[in-house]
Amino acid sequence: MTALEFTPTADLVDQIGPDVRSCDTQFIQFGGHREFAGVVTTVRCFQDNALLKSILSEPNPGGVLVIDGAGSLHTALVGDLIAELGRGNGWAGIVANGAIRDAKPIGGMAIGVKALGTNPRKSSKTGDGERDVTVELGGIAFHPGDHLFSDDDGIVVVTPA
Ligand SMILES: O=C([O-])CC(=O)C(=O)O
Repeated sequence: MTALEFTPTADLVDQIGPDVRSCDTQFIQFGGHREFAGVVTTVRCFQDNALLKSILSEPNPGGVLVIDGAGSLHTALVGDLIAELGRGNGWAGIVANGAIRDAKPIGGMAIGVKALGTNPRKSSKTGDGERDVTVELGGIAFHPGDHLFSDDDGIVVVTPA
């Protein structure tokens, strides 16, 4: 898969108009890449990160993993090892509706990482969760295969024609 070309989210809003899918959640930028775009893979998990780790272990050049962690800030879903695993497998970004840890090294990595916050507490590793499901965050749906654009202004999602 060739990487999706980044377009600023404000430009997408101007092009698409009032029906644009712009995420209201105020994610924090943690990754070294503050601008990224890619094809969405989804996972839903709660305070458990074995499933998302296995997904980021798969090569997926230009992919973006959207993690619905139900907004929990109790445990970190992603740390520097998992973020580096994703970067090494070509993923363009990770968006976590939950917490991360190892924020400092992640800030130096060539990957986009957005999350709600941080907690050094580890997640469990049972593998519980679901992948390739539609997740709803910040008032919009994220479907597997959608195109996601992320920058300092927000996140815009487009379903390709
Ligand atoms: O293993 C974990 O739970 C997360 C972590 O610390 C890492 O990715 O470095």
